Amino acid sequence: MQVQVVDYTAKDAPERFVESLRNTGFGVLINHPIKQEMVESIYKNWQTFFNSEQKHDLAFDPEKQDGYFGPEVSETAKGHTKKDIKEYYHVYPWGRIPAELKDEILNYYKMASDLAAELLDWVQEHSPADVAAKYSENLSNMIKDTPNTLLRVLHYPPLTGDEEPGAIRAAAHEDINLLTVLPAANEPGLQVQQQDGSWLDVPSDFGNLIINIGDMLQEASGGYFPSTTHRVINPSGKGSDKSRISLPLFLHPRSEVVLSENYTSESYLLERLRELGVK
Ligand SMILES: O=C(O)CCC(=O)C(=O)O
Ligand SMILES: [Fe+2]
Repeated sequence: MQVQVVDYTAKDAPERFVESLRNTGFGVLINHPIKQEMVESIYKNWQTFFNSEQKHDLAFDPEKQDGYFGPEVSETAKGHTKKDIKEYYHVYPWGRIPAELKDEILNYYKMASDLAAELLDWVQEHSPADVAAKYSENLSNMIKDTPNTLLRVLHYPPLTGDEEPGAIRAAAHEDINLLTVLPAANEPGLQVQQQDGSWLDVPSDFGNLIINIGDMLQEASGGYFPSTTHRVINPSGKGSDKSRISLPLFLHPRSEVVLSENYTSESYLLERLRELGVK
């Protein structure tokens, strides 16, 4: 298993990228249009937010799911019993966003969503005919004007030594959505599971853009594109006193989009959120 690092500007980029998604559930882009200075500035500004008490005034809305999720409510991955060691903020353009962070984060949201639409066109174009025949509409159309795409700003705090035994920053899980766009975080730790069960570091050089398949695209493609299990492990040694910030954009279709005979986008999401215990 090899997660390919693909030059976005190369002629054969779409083909190589989609091949990596098909084989591993993951693909990594370099020379992509998301500016690294912007990502770094977001990491810096949201670190300040997570260090402040202001976050508690923006506690998440259980119905709408926007706002701040503290460590005590953060997710327990499907099939696990221990909560992840993380806190995070859910950004939706229609949701509450701290005023001083709003322009920058919404600008990022738009750029990353536009890039994701292009990448979904790559996936569409390189899906075999029998797989493409299963899509109820073009993949990029599924996310057009969607209010459901979620930008999660994640903060994994420095380790204190008081963590619950066995708890890790993000326990093994699959993403629920269609596709995830994730700039490499400011610290290592992201790993993907291979077919034999062993774990492989995702190439996470600063500036890399990591893309992975979520369960909804696995469902819509009849299993052709795998939603691969991944996790974020705890740092050891020097890294353990450092925060880690990451910024996954979870592409979610409009609620009424048909994924398969069994699910719409909305019914699929509801089922999964209930399993996670956040709905
Ligand atoms: O923090 C990361 O690098 C990945 C986070 C992740 O997999 C998730 O939030 O679904
Ligand atoms: Fe994930």
